[in-house]
Amino acid sequence: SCKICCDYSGPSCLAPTTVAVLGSGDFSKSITIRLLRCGFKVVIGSRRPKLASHFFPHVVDVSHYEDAIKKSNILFLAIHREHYSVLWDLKHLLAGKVLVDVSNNRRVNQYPESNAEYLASLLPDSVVVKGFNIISAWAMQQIYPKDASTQVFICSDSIKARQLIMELARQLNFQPVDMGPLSLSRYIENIPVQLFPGWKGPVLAAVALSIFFFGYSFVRDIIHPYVKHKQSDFYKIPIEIVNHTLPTVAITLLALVYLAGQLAAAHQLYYGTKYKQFPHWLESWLQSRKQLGLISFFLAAVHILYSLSLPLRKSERYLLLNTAYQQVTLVVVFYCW
Ligand SMILES: NC(=O)C1=CN([C@@H]2O[C@H](COP(=O)(O)OP(=O)(O)OC[C@H]3O[C@@H](n4cnc5c(N)ncnc54)[C@H](OP(=O)(O)O)[C@@H]3O)[C@@H](O)[C@H]2O)C=CC1
Ligand SMILES: [Cu+2]
Repeated sequence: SCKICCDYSGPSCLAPTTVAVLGSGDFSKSITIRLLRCGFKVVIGSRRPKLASHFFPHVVDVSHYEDAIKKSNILFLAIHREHYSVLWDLKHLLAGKVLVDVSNNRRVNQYPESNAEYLASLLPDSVVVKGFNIISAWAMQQIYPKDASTQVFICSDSIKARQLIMELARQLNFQPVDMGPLSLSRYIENIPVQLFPGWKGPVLAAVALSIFFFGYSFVRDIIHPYVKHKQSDFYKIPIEIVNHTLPTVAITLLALVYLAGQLAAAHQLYYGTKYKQFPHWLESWLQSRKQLGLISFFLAAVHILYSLSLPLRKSERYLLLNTAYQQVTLVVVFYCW
């Protein structure tokens, strides 16, 4: 049972509860709409309740922070970390309440400690729960959100509060994911700021392979004929050498995609079990197969474009004509003999 909101247990436990939201910005508006739709009563806390009340439906009670805090035991903090200090003055009112920290940062590891842990240190008598930060204000307003945007990661040092907020999330049609203690909030806060997670390794691999194969073609097709026959083929660099490099890198990356699976199979055969963990490097290699495959596909596509545009080049047309001409003369010479 959850003693925090009411005295009985069961799925309808939270139903008639009042939830307070501190702050009146975008996130506040969105979660208010979601809460109202799911049958909750909402109180908003604002520095200027008169002004803010225009932006909320009439059924919403918009008041000062102090009043909003008094009316509910579950509080969403829809304010930025930089302004958490305003809560310091309300410390006595917030004692024993469940505070849901939904904040995000602009960069990965922007502050030494996570926002939620900072909040917990600021208000040691309150129960801090991290969650809902990866849901955008826009997604919050959708009645039937797409699957990917329904997961909410929740963590807190209080198991009771964690379960309470997970139940609340379920009633708001989200899928709560229990992440354990508050120390994991750092990980949860980093999720929305990570642009293209998992691309660093594959991109580095592609760049390294490109440099290697470009260098190889350069030495083989440009430097070598120049040194040996004093033949200057430098015009080949922008198109032909690049067009040798592209497919070679593409097919090597594709090979890397399959090689990881083979190594994993060999590992399992060697140890005779699939329950032994792969070494760390193999684990991350296996996880980056999708990215490696996509880069490979991209390079192969560029290679096709290059190859198609190759005949447009003057030098290429000259070579083609020359070969045709040589074949004709060869044939003539052959028959005349
Ligand atoms: N917008 C989004 O899509 C998402 C936002 N979040 C998080 O939700 C939180 C709120 O974001 P969002 O609603 O977009 O932000 P906004 O800037 O729209 O709103 C912030 C609110 O904070 C309140 N506030 C309290 N103290 C201050 C102060 N000193 N200076 C300025 N404002 C203050 C204000 O409410 P008032 O004037 O009524 O006091 C203001 O409306 C952030 O931590 C953000 O990371 C998380 C996920 C998604
Ligand atoms: Cu090719």
